[in-house]
Amino acid sequence: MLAKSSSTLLQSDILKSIEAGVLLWQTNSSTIELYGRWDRLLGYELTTPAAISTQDWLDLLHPEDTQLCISARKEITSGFRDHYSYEARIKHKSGHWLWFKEEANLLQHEDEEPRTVISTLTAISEQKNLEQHCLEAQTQLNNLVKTLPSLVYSISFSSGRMYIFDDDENLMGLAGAEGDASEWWHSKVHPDDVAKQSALFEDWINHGSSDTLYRKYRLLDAFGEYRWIVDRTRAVTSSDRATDFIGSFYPLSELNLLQMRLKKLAEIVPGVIFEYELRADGSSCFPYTSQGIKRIYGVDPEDIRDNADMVYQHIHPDDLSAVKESIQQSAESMREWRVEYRICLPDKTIWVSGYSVPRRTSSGSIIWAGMVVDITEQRAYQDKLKKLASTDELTGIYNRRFFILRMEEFFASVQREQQVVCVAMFDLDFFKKVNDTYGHAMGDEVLKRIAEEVQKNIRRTDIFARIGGEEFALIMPHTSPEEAAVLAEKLRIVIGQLNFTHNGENFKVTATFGIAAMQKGVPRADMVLNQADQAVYKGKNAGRNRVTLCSSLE
Ligand SMILES: Nc1nc2c(ncn2[C@@H]2O[C@H](COP(=O)(O)OP(=O)(O)OP(=O)(O)O)[C@@H](O)[C@H]2O)c(=O)[nH]1
Repeated sequence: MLAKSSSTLLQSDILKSIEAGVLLWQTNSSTIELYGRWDRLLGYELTTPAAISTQDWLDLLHPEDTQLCISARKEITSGFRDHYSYEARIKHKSGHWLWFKEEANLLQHEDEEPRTVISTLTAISEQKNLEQHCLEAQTQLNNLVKTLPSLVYSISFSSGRMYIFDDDENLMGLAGAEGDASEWWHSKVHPDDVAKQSALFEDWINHGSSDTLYRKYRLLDAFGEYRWIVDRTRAVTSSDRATDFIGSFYPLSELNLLQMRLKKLAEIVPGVIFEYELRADGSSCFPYTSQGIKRIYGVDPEDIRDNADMVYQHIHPDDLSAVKESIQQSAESMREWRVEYRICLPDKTIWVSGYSVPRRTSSGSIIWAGMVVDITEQRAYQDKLKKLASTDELTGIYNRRFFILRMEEFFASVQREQQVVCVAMFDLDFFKKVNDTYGHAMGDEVLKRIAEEVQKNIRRTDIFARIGGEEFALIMPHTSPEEAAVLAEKLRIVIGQLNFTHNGENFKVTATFGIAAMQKGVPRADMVLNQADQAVYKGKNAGRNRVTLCSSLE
C-alpha cells in the first residue's frame, strides 16, 4: 500500500525532525506524499518520504470521519478556500483508532496547476480523551445535582458572579440563574436575617474559610414564601487562595423546624431534658441532654454521651443508692421513673426532681426520656413549711400536732417489733402564779428557757414537744419505764435548779412528771398519752414537783 517517494532527501530529513506527520498532495493527483513522523504515529517502520493513494488514505480513516476529510479537501480543490482543518480518527497499525488533527494549507497559487497542498497531522488522542472525561464528569455532576434535594450554586470569588444549577424539581421551586451573587442573595434573604448572615459570611472569609460555612436563615422561594433553609458553603481553593464558592440551599423540613423549636425550648426549660440509656450489658449513657445539663450536673453533654459515670459521681452519696434503685425498679416494671435527690456541685448542693418514662429498644436497651429540674428553692420552702407545721412557735420545739403524729408512728412500730417506747409528760407547777406575779411575757420566757434546757438534756432520738400551754411531752424510743423515770427525774432537777429573774427578783419553777409506756397490746396511741396525763394528775395531787409512773407501770 505504501510506496517510496521521489522527493529530496534534505526535505525528508527536516520533516523527520518534527513530531508530526506531514502530507503533501497535488490536487490533480491521486497520490499523497507522506513525510515526517506519520509512520511512527501510526506504528509503521517505513522510511520517509513515502507515497500513498488518496483512497488508501481514506481507507485508513474511521468510516464516520472519511466524509469530513473529503469535504475539507473539496474546499480547496473547488477553490473556495486555501486552508482547512479537521479532527478525525485514523487506524493505528495495531488496529486501534487514534485521534489526529489535520491542518492543511495551499502552497501554490490557485492559478498554477496542479496546486500543491501541505498539511500536518498531529496526534490529539490524549487531549480528546481528556475532553471526553471532562464531558462525562460534567454530565455526571449535572445528573448528581439533579438528584439532590438542594439547590446548588457556585460563586466566582473574583467576579462575584453566581451560577445556580438549574433543577426544576428543587424543593424551593427556584429556577437556575446566573447573575450578581450579592444582588441575588439580598433579593431573596429575609430582611431580618440579612445583617446577621452577612456578618457570619464575613467572619468566615476573614478566618480563612477553610471549613464549611453552615447557616440557617429564611429565603424567599419561587412561591413568594420565606422558607427556613440551611445554606452550606465551601470555598474552592487553588494555591491556597479561594477561587470560587460552591454551596447549596436546603429547605428545612417540618421535622427540622420542629427540632429547631424543641432545641430552643429545651434551652429555656429550668432544668435538663435528657435521654438516658441503660444498655443490655448494664452500662449506661446519655445519648441526648439539653444544654441545661451544665447547670444541673456541671458537665457537658459530650462528657456523658457514651458513659453516664460523671453524672453518678455528682449525686449526693446519701442519695446514690436510692437513685440507682429507683432506676432499677423503673426498668423492671417499665413504669415512670420519679425521684428527688441531691446533686453535689463544687460550690453548693442542690435538690433536683427527676421524671422520665422508659421504653425498650430493639437492641435490648432501655431508654428513659424525661427531665430533671432544680427544686432547691421549692424544697427549702417546703422544709420551712414542714417545720412551721411541726414546730411550736414560742419555744421552737415540736408542737402537739407533730407529737401526736409521731406517737402514731411509734405506736405502729411497737405493734410490729419487740420494743418499748416510753412517753413522759410534764406540767409546770403553779404556773398561773408565775404569770400573775411576773407577767405573761415573763411566763413566756420561762417556757422558752425550760424547753431549751430539756432539749439539751435528752437524746437526739427523743421527740420533745410542747403539747399544751405549760404542758410538755417526750417520746423516748427503746427506753424502759425505769430508764424513763431516771431521765424524768434528771429533767425535774434541771428544771427546778433554773434561776429566773424579774425586776431584780429571783424565782424558780418546778414541774410534775408522769410516765407511761407504749407496749404491745395497748389498743390506741392516745391512751398512752392519757395514762401519762393521769400520772401527772396523780403527782399534782401528791404534792407536785415529782415523777410518777402511770398505774399500769406501778
Ligand atoms: N405565759 C404563758 N402562760 C401560759 C401559756 N399557756 C398557758 N399559760 C398559763 O399557764 C397557766 C396554767 O394554769 P393552771 O392550769 O391553773 O395550772 P397551774 O397554775 O400551773 O397549776 P398546776 O398545774 O395545778 O400546778 C395559766 O395561767 C395559763 O394562762 C403561754 O403560752 N404563755
